[in-house]
Amino acid sequence: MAEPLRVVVTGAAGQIAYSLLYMVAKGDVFGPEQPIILHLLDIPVMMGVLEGVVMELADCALPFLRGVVPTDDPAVAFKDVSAAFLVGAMPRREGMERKDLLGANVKIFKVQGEALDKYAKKDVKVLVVGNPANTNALICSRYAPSIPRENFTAMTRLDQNRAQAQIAAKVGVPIQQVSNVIIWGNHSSTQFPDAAHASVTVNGQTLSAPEAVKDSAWLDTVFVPTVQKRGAAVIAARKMSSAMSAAKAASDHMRDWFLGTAPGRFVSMGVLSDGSYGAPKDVVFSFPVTTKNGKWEIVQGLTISDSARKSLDVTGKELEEERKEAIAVIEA
Ligand SMILES: NC(=O)c1ccc[n+]([C@@H]2O[C@H](COP(=O)([O-])OP(=O)(O)OC[C@H]3O[C@@H](n4cnc5c(N)ncnc54)[C@H](O)[C@@H]3O)[C@@H](O)[C@H]2O)c1
Ligand SMILES: O=C(O)C[C@H](O)C(=O)O
Repeated sequence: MAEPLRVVVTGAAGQIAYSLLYMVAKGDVFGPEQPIILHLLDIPVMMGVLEGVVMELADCALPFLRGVVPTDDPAVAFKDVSAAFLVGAMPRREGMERKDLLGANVKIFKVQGEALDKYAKKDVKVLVVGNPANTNALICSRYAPSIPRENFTAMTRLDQNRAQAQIAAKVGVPIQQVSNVIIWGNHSSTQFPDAAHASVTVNGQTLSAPEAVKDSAWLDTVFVPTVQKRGAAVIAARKMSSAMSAAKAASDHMRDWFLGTAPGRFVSMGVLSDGSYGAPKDVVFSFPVTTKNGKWEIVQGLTISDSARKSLDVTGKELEEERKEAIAVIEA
């Protein structure tokens, strides 16, 4: 029997965590037979709500959930954790861009970087979900110098899942028949959802996504903006930001990082940029990656068209601006 894995979820009393905790506790992320001890962090005023979440986790009667540690103390929450879902942060409301949250949220990720540095395992894998996710992940990594910087990632898997779903619906195939759609750059409306390297299996035959879709105007004028603005569309409809789909994406991201990507498949993750594909260095940029033995690697050698180049530059520039703003907020 494997040793229990300690996993922290921050914002544990919030709406994403409400779906995510069940997925993690029932084995969707680390494997169905991996015992888990969940550390649940939220702020002091939410401790009553968190008590209810703890009761519900017990009432789920999950065989591999071996312990639950609810707390408002980062020292307890981050102690000896091997995986960290950093969800706790303010969500945007209608009419806001995600970067409008920088002022409110970035300081949380400085404090949590420091706590990870002090208390977590040195090989902890960190997924930042709280927005603006890419820049929060960058700041978090900067305040955890004893943990390798490649262990800090930001979530663009929700955008990838949205993109895959749009293409599957357009072609009329089940979702698993669409692979290798890429999200480049920032988890913001400047992101570039790219179907050029994606494949779709139709009636047993694997085609490139543009061949399967057979409508390049749809790809440029419907697919790209729909994915870029999907978060805002959900907020407009629900009056709250996406939660069930965000939790599923967080679970997909961490599972693929821990357990590896399937042969021939890649996924999108916000990772520390090494300048691949002309992206700016030292920002957390979403790239296509493969994962193996708990490590990600950027997929190299993909052709970038002139129009894709322009899109990559726009989203890279936004990340450089966010980095500047985040540093100013922290140093103020
Ligand atoms: N990257 C993505 O794809 C993606 C998708 C959806 C939502 N998000 C973001 O995730 C974040 C959480 O969304 P939600 O809908 O769960 O929000 P929510 O308001 O329902 O829950 C957030 C929780 O975080 C807690 N919190 C606040 N500060 C904290 C701190 N310092 N430490 C621990 N907990 C803290 C709050 O008390 C609350 O319980 C938001 O920033 C949202 O924009 C990102
Ligand atoms: O759009 C938001 O603010 C929430 C989240 O980042 C999303 O993409 O749904």
